[in-house]
Amino acid sequence: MDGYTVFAAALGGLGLVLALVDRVFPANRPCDPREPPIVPSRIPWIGHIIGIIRHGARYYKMVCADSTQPIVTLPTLNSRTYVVSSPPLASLVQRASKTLSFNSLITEVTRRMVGFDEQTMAIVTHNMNNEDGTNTGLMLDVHHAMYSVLMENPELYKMGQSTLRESMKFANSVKKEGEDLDDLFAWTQRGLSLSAATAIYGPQNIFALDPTLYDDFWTFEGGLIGLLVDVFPSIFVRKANNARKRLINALIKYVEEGHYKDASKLIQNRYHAHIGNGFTEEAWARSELGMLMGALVNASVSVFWMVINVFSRPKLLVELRKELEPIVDVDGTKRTVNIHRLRSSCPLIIATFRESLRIYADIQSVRYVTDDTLLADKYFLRKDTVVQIAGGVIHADKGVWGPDATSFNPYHFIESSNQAQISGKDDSAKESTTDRKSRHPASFRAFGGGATLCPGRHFAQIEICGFVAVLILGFDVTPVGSESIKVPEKDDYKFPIGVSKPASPTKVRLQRRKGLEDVLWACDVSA
Ligand code: HEM
Repeated sequence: MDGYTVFAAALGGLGLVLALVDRVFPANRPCDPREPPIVPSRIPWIGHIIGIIRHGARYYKMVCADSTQPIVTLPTLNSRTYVVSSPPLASLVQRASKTLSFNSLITEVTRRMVGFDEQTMAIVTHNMNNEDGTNTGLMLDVHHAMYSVLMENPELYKMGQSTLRESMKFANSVKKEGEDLDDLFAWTQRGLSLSAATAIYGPQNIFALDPTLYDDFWTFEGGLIGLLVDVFPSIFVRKANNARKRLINALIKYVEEGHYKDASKLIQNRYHAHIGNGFTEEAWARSELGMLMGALVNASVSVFWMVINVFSRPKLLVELRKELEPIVDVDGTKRTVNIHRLRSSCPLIIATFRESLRIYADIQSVRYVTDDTLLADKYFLRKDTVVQIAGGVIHADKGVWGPDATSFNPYHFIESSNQAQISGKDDSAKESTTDRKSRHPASFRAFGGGATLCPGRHFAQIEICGFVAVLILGFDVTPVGSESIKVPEKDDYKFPIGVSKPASPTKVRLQRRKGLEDVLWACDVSA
């Protein structure tokens, strides 16, 4: 699987986008009786497409709510999309990667997103599903190049150290007298995404060379669906289209001037894998726009949800401080959080990280059916259709997570034996939860699963938990203009393309904790 298309991996509703535009699906054929039960739409052919445009990520919950089936069929135009809402079946979809292909969809999405020419597309699609059995080709090479850095190893820790060094500069720059923030989301998003950009792309990354590209990046991301639909983008999604042009030009300049030589091993590996397979430097520069999206967007949105959910729950905050204090080394005014100890001996912060993703990452895993497939010896999936695992539906399933499935409760991710040791559960955690041990491993969908399970998950955990740990230990976040911090609604009325953003801004006061005003915060990721 190709890493440069990573962002699009999280594109929920992708099948519906492609059906909406001009993907050439075969003419309609009669239903096979073994196909999953059909959920009819009020408006034939386009009803489900209208539904997803109108209701966004919520639409999948709406269509699955009335069904007791683990998989259903949504007829769309002249094709259909199958929607899976049960963990055991999700796991079977992941395993059937020979005929349920991620690459077949993603290559088309990437072409639209970054504007690859025909020659580049020929390299991308060559042996993309390992058709000739030789395990060669761009997709596989890039996959290996990325996984070798992003799995648990010294290169990952080096990159983690570098991103936390940057985000610590950001945290340490908070004024001693405190700061009023108009929007906590904008603050955390900037802190995390620019830190990761420097860690991954080096000190001469495009945002460092031209800070105006930061706004371009989010304008482009916000208009992505319109760009993928690709109907007169210069008219209908003008701002996003112009932002994309500026980003691509900057990436081309970044490559031409050789700044990638000062980047992380991840980017060095990607360079060699692409150029080695015949990419021009310009084509590689374009592909990095997809990588930037994958590496920055979901992580820098998720961090906000973790911060706001912790600071709006006083008891949870106290428990987390108690858990984290023993892993801080004090040296004069310098305090250093040990990230390896955080990961190995602080279950509550790791559980809070995962719970933030469970609640806010309504991510769809999307696969193209390259050949007729019988799932679980029962459900027939027709060639040239799309199957999606509805992450948001599974994450909200009471049968999987317990009666408080839709509430934020980190104890969903803590073994019941550990729960006894961690006292002071928040009110939100009082209801019983299902036993974690008996939960199906495919129930947590935020990082996808199977062959394309997100390789950036360890990096994301390090950069997010490290940054949030320092905020918890060293800062107070208090409400401005209200008595308590309100967690905003997630904006899941939008087309689901990753972790949901907040629907409204959150004004807060950010202040160093009493007695810790002069502390210089750091994180240590060395093994
Ligand atoms: C909270 C943050 C993140 C979330 C929620 C997330 C989520 C995902 C999801 C859902 C997929 C697709 C899985 C599938 O469809 O089967 C994916 C793939 C991928 N992610 Fe992440 N991701 C995050 C952070 C990152 C970061 C920080 C990086 C890189 C540094 C990264 C690199 C990748 C890559 C390379 C793939 C493609 C895998 C492949 O092609 O085999 N991700 N991610």
